[in-house]
Parts: sequence; structure tokens; C-alpha cells
Amino acid sequence: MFEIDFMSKAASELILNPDGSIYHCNIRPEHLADLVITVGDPDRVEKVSQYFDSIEFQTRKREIVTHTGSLNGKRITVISTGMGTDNIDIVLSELDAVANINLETGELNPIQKELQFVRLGTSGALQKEIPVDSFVLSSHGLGMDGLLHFYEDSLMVRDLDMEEAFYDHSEWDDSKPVPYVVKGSTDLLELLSSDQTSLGITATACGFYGPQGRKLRLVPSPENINDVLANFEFNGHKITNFEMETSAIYGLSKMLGHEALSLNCIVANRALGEFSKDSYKSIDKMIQYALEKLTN
Ligand SMILES: O=P(O)(O)O[C@H]1O[C@H](CO)[C@@H](O)[C@H]1O
Ligand SMILES: O=c1cc[nH]c(=O)[nH]1
Repeated sequence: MFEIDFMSKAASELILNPDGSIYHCNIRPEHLADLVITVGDPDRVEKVSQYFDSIEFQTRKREIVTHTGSLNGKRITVISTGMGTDNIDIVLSELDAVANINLETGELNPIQKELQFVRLGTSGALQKEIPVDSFVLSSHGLGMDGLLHFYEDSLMVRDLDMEEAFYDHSEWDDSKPVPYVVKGSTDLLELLSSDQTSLGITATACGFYGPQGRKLRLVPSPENINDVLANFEFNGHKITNFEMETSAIYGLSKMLGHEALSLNCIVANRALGEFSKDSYKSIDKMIQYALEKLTN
């Protein structure tokens, strides 16, 4: 892994609340489990923690809701990130700081913790064959959001060969952020895969409408982005679905030495123009599926 240069931090850099908790997430080290489930929707946090045997800690600030508890003897933190990779930058950076920096001195802890991040999200499928209400695991995140380019180590975690192939295939417009690709955790992938999941590259967009090819009043550019993504293939990998967080979770986790994997419930099929008739029921099935795999 890479050397991360953590010096003592200025009060404007590592920001703490009066109770010693970290600025946005509102948590102290004793509140964070090594297994972290991230969800976009703050209301989804209790949909996950309702299945815990016990809940030891709860907090909320803005859209970031956190519950920590245990299930089948396994300690888990579930946290909402809100929508988009800008929020992922905040949540992942702060959780890593809580795990690996002494918040009182600002110095790196002598032993670095490796966290496991599992995103339980919702997503739109690009191919007709991926039905609504099914579950897709993300082998890779393809970021069209630009976040990773603001970190010096990003080149070391990116799949540059796949990026180049996608850049050429898409005839990428250079006025947009350069797409980046990061692979997810193979260990978590093995743990969460079954005949109930399919696998694909997940495209992470910087918006829900234009960046995902949706047209209400404004025309997206390029107008055919969904076809461009759906038709890409590299070493047997296809881009299967759209959402708004995975690429940044994968990139930041890998640079910081953590494991990460996304499991998404398909609520929309963009090729067929369909939306799930009961997405909450399918999301609940995904939550129960993931908790069973992660704690048994
Ligand atoms: O359901 P969540 O986890 O929020 O995920 C998806 O849903 C939101 C858009 O509706 C975006 O955050 C997207 O990534
Ligand atoms: O189409 C979809 C569905 C859920 N979330 C997204 O970002 N896109």
C-alpha cells in the first residue's frame, strides 16, 4: 500500500465538534464498527438497523444518519451519505479519520484499521436483460464525476487500461471530467455473490437527469450516453447500471487501504423505460440478503 502523509492537522482541516466528534458525521472512534454499510437515503438507515439484534449508538447531522449495532455477533455501522460523490468525499474521509487518526493530536494512529464498506444502493439498469427489482454487484466503478482527480494517489488505484478503452469507445468530450475506473473488493464480491445477483461495471454519474441521459426539458449531452455506456465491453466486463456514489467509494477506499463493494437494487430499467412497481419491497429484500451474507 501507499505511504499516507498525515501530519498534525490544523483546526480548519481536521474539524471537530465540541463533543470531540468529527464535523459532519458527528461520531467519535468508539461509535464506528469495522464493517460499514453505506446507503444514500437517510430513511434507509433504520430500514437496515431494524434487523440488528441491538443498537448501541445513533446520531444525525444534515443528511448523514448513523446507527451502530450488532447482528449475529457482528458489529456494524450503517450510515447514510445522501446523494452524490461530493457527499462520499465527506463521509469516507471522515470515517477514515475517525478510524485512523488520533482526533486529539491529529497524528496517525500507530496501527491502521482496514474498514469494509458495503454500499446498499438503488440504481438504473442499462440493458433490457437486467430486470427491475434485481440486484447488481459492481465489479468496478466507472466515475464520470471527477472527484478522484483531486487526489494525488488516484493514478495508483485506477484501471488505466479500461479507462483508455472507454475513452476511445465513447469518443469522450474533453469538456467533461475524465472518466476513471476503480475495481471493487474481490473478497466482498465473493461473499456477496450468489444466483440472486448479477455483476457489472457501475457507472457513477454526477447527476440524475442530464448526466444519466434523462430528458425532461433540457437535452442531455451526449444525447445517446446510455447507448454509449451499454455498448462498451472490456475483457468480458460490461457497464450495466447507473448510480451516483460507487466510483468515489471505490477510489477513496482503495487509496486509504479499505475494502469496498456496492450492491445495488435495480429500480429503473432505462432500456425498457420501466420503473419498479414496489421499489421499497425490493430494497428491503436486498437489505435482508446482504445482512445474511455479511453476518453468517
Ligand atoms: O438510493 P441511493 O443509495 O441514494 O442511490 C441512488 O439513488 C439516488 C438517486 O435517486 C442516488 O444517490 C443514486 O446513487
Ligand atoms: O436510474 C437511476 C435509479 C436510481 N439511481 C440513479 O442514480 N439512477
